[in-house]
Order: sequence, then C-alpha cells, then structure tokens
Amino acid sequence: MSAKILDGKNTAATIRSELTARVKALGERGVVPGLGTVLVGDDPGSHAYVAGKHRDCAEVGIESIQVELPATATQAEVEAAVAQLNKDPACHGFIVQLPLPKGLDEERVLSAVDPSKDADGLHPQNLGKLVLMQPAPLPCTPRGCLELLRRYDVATDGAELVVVGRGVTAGRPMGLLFSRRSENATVTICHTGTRDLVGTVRRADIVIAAAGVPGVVTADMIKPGAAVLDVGITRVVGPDGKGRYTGDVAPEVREVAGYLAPMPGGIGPMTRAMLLANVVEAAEAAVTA
Ligand SMILES: Nc1nc(=O)c2c([nH]1)NC[C@@H]1CN(c3ccc(C(=O)N[C@@H](CCC(=O)O)C(=O)O)cc3)C=[N+]21
Repeated sequence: MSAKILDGKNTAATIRSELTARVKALGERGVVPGLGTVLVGDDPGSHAYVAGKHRDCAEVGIESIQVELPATATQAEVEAAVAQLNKDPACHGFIVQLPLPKGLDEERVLSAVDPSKDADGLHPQNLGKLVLMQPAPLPCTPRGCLELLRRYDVATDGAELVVVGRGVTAGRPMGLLFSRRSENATVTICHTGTRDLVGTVRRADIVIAAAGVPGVVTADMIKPGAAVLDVGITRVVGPDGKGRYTGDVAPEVREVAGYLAPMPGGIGPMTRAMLLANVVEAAEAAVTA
C-alpha cells in the first residue's frame, strides 16, 4: 500500500483563497497588506524562492515590496534595508531571505527586524514568545507542517513525533510548536549526535524530516502507517550540470508510510502560504490596533 499524499500544493491553494477573502475585507477598511523581501546576492535558489513568494502575493492581493542588494553589500547596507522596511507603513511584514552571503552576520540582521513585522517568526523575541507560548508570528515551516496535518485530520494528540534536524528555521521551533498543550505530541529531536537514529525514528507516529540531508530518512526507519513530512530541500547539481532539488526522505518511504508530504508539493508551498498568513495577520492587527 502506498501512502496517502498530504497535498501541500492543493492545500496551500485553498489557504490562499481563504486569505484572498481576508485581504478583500481589509481593502474595504482601506488597508492593503504589504510583504517586503530583502534578497542579498545572486544565489539562484534564493532568487527562485523570493520570486515564488511575490507570485503568491499577487494572487492573494498582497502588495510586494522587493529590496535587492548585491553580494558585495556590507552589514550596514543590509541593516539599512531592514531599517527602511521597519519604518515603511505600506510594509506589514517582511523577510530577509536566508542564507545571507558569507561575511554577513545573520543573527544581527534578524535581530534588527521590527518584531511586529517579522513575517518569518524568526526574531529572537518571537522565538522567545514561542517558548513562553505567548501570541506571536509563528515560524512558517513548522506552522505549515501543523496546518497540513490538521487539514488532513492527522491527530497529534498523544502522538510520538520525531523531528530529524535541529535547525533554527524548522527543526527546533517544530519541537516547541508540537509539544504545546494544544498539539500535545511527545516530541523527540534527532541530530548528528543521535546514537540510534533508526530506532528512534521507528517509534514515531509522525516523522518530520528537516535535516537538509538528501535521503537521510529511509524506509527501514519508518513504522508502517506513520505520517512522514519531507521538509528537506537541498539543491544538487546533476551530471547534466542542471540544478535540481532533493528532499530528506528516500523514495521507498512512500511504500511504508501511511501519509506522506512529499518534496516537491508538500511543505514548501505550505511554508509560503504561512508567510502570507503572517502578513495578513499583521495587517489585521494593525487595523484593530
Ligand atoms: N528568511 C527565509 N525564510 C524562508 O522561509 C526561507 C529562507 N529564508 N531561505 C530558504 C528556505 C527554503 N524555503 C522554501 C520555501 C518554499 C519552497 C517551495 O515552494 N518549494 C516547492 C518547489 C519549488 C517551486 O516550485 O518553486 C515545493 O516544495 O513544491 C521551497 C523552499 C524557504 N526558506
């Protein structure tokens, strides 16, 4: 039996149509939500991702504010771009596309973002609020995983949930989100120091693969019927010289898992949809403030 596909592409389209209605309601109150992006350098992957985000904005009626800087930009120049979006009233939320070119201090740049405009949910203050379980914009990838599981009625309450990867944008906040009382999963985070990766992942009812290591989650690690979400996305250059993307989940997993959020078509589109949701929510908060 092949896994039921958790279709992030379709679900994200549904979410965008729901957001379109909320953007229309904001428009009737004279507010057009705006998403800003700061893109530094010429990494082709980053350019493609940012272009996708602006396409999504156009579909939903969110205004796009794009700031592009050359790979040679200094720390001060990047921080000046952040300061400009912080004070731009048309921008309700923005992101600094990661990774930044070498030599730039990512943490300092992210700390410079106005926490109320942090569409990525990655500002230290908002990550702190996630620990404290206070209301704040949530990191888009964990929120996308949660939303996808909810919409397919995959229960998290009491589930053994194993995250592979401890990165700041996905793995680490994932554990915090799913261990909340409202999600109620028992969370384990695996990483390069994990002694028994196979045995640990095999206990999981829900596996979230977010290591950024192609194929690290293999079929022998999956308890039959488990839900598997592929969050990994690594650009690899094939023998033909063309770049393509690979997930963290090996293809054979599909035959063992009960549910699979594939890459592509799974968490990537959901991540983008949650970015839009964070911007719409920031604009709604600005109206009611
Ligand atoms: N500040 C910041 N915020 C991010 O959210 C962020 C980032 N930096 N840096 C890079 C990673 C990666 N990321 C992806 C989002 C969507 C897809 C996506 O939509 N992927 C499609 C395939 C590609 C496509 O069709 O365009 C899919 O999985 O179906 C991929 C990757 C966000 N990131």
